[in-house]
Amino acid sequence: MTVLDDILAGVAEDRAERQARVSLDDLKRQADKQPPALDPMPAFRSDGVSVIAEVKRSSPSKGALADIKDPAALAGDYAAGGASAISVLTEQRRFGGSLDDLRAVRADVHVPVLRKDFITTSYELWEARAAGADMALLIVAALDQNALESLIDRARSIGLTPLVEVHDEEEVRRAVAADADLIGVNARNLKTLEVDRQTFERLAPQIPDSIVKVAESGVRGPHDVIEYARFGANVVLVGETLVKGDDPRATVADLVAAGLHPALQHRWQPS
Ligand SMILES: O=P(O)(O)OC[C@@H](O)[C@@H](O)c1c[nH]c2ccccc12
Repeated sequence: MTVLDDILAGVAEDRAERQARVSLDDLKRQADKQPPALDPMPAFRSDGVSVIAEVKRSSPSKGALADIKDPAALAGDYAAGGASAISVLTEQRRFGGSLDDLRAVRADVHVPVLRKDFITTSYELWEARAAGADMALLIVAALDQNALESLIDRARSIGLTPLVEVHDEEEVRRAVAADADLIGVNARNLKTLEVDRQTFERLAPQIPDSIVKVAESGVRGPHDVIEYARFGANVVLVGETLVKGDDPRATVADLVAAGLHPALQHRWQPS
């Protein structure tokens, strides 16, 4: 059993509990009351490297990362530093997150918000939209091809932008076949939890030019943003470095500035 299998088993139990409390119809009613979802793609396609800054309390590989008392205030600092979107971990058991964190962040920031979880059902997409999310993560390794394709369609039909996560060649092929237009390459293999920053460099050339590329995990500072950008990243997704630093706003600003570095000026942008 891989770490991913183990996480998915816990996520399914927690979901069953919520499903017993909140019906799909209730979620749909809540989602209907939300303002329309924000579209992150224009910012992701603009010049420079966009930063998705993550609210992350703990992780299976590192344990507790930060005691985040006020996730909305942290997200506000990220946005003030120039983050194009905020990722909120909502998985409870391993990452210490919740939909309450997402709702709190949504209420306070005006940039797109990503629900970062191990989504395998349309119920969870409705939950995301009902909580005010604009984007949802879909992890290829957690889904068979039919489920991946139908969740991408469902996400779009309810206004969510799906970020499709891959970590090897076969998953890139599946994401492209499923018509993803926003692909995240996770440097951390969710089956082993090992980080390999070269994963992005290896996989990026296999992703068609029209697709927006997100480099996920392992960004320690501006240097890594420049490295990822050189290999074609349009967006970086950063968690640990931001929650552990003491000035999240300045740290985000430094990463955003690195993404506008003159050496990256002639980089191709997806159309
Ligand atoms: O903390 P890091 O190394 O900056 O990584 C952030 C993000 O990429 C990571 O949290 C992540 C990427 N994909 C995921 C899927 C599920 C949970 C977490 C993740």
